[in-house]
Amino acid sequence: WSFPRECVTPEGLQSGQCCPSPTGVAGDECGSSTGRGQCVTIEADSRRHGPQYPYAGRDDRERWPLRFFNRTCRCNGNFTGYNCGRCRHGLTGPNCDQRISVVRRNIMQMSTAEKQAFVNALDQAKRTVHPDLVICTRRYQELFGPDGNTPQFENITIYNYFVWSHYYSVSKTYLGPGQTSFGGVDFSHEGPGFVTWHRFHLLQLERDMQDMLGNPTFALPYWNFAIGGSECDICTDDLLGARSTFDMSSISPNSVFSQWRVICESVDDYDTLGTICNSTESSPIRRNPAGNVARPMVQRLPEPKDVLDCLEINTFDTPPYYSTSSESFRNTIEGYSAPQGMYDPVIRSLHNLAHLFLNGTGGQTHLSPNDPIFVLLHTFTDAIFDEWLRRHQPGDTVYPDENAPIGHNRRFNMVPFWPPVTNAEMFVPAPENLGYSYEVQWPARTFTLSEIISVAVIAAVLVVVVVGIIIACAMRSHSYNSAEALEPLLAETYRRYSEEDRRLDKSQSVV
Ligand SMILES: O=C(O)c1cc2cc(O)c(O)cc2[nH]1
Repeated sequence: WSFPRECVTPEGLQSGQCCPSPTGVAGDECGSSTGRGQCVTIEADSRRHGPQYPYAGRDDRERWPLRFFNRTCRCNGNFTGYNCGRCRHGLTGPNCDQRISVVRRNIMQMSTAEKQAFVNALDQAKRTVHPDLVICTRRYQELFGPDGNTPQFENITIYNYFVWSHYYSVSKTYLGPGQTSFGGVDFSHEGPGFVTWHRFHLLQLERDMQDMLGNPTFALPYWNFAIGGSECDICTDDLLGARSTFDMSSISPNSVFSQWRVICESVDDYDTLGTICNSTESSPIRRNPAGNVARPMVQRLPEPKDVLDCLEINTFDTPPYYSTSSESFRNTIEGYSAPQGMYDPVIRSLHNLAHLFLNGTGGQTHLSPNDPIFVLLHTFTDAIFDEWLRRHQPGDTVYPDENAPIGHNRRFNMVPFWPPVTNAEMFVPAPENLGYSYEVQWPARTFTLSEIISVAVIAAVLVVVVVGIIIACAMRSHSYNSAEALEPLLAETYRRYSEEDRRLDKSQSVV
């Protein structure tokens, strides 16, 4: 877990309060003297969660973040941050009242200079210590260190914090020495919180990078991974790194990302010793797009039509709000269902398929953000989520209040973010509420050959029917007109014959 540096002193931790001042002035906690915010009691979700996690009190992440702190800053109006010292996303200026535009664009459509600037910014984030947050490297039980008075915290860089927070949210529950850690828990996947958790995760990286660059309009780009085929189009040296010619699973030495080293690799140690990933870097990134020969199904990227199909699913999520949900938009975009919504345990689609396609660091949940493709893969996933919100305009009640897996209920504070933020706060259209938008062209529906043939046959039948009706009408109208034209003649003939008949009748009666 990660908290502001100011709060992790022995006294701060013992008080349970983390309400720093943005000015550093004593008595100005949360900037209360200037109306920025105030220190309040934290509300944590206590509604029932799903049956997947059968324990209570065994995991520091339950009822986040109450194991560590019970008071935090609540910011007013346009202010935000752990001490209310920042502006909400999309706003800037001393009073946070100037609108700015944060537009996330397709990385393939950026200029050479823009691509280079983005790669440089990521590399800077990998090397820049996070200005505010520190990570804890021990569970709460061992938090105060061997002497009982040395909180076990470390500095971490901005990008590694992004990796670490994902690892912490997916890590297993440690049950004690000699016991197998419990893996049926995931605070950011396999539940409705998948879309909201990853949305905040990106937003935090984007804000940290904006601050690092001194540019409040900096926007993370996206990778449209729904292009089908088996080619990773962003795996080039001007973008996320080409394949090395020396090793199929490595990044080319011409890319700066070949120099990156991953964190959180010692997952067996964490699970058996009850330790937590720290900021120590180890191996290079591994990546072998489309190279998983054992699983041909993950050798191709999702198709454009898969995005269209999943956007048409009406229901946000369906019981049991898990990776087994059917006809659920969330489970479909996450990739445990067919793109049309049907749950099938062997299928991997959309987001999951894009991860598995990378076949390496980016395909393993505890490590995946170490590969910077993660950022671009998730901005596109978030763009689809935002488009679904725009098209379906779901009400407040659509996101489940209870019975979702632990961490995924509507009012749960997402683990391990600080200050606390609920899933509900991220379940809103981004442009109006979160200060960013996507520049994206959604694919238009195209038809398969069999659909084209069916439509052509139906159209031909319709044409024949319509032409037949027209001909029949024309013939009927023609014969009707002919009869009308003959009518005066017929009438005259009838009149003459009738008079003749009457005369004959008369003469016969005289005889
Ligand atoms: O096996 C999957 O479906 C799978 C792998 C993987 C990796 C990752 O980082 C994710 O965030 C999800 C995911 N799903």
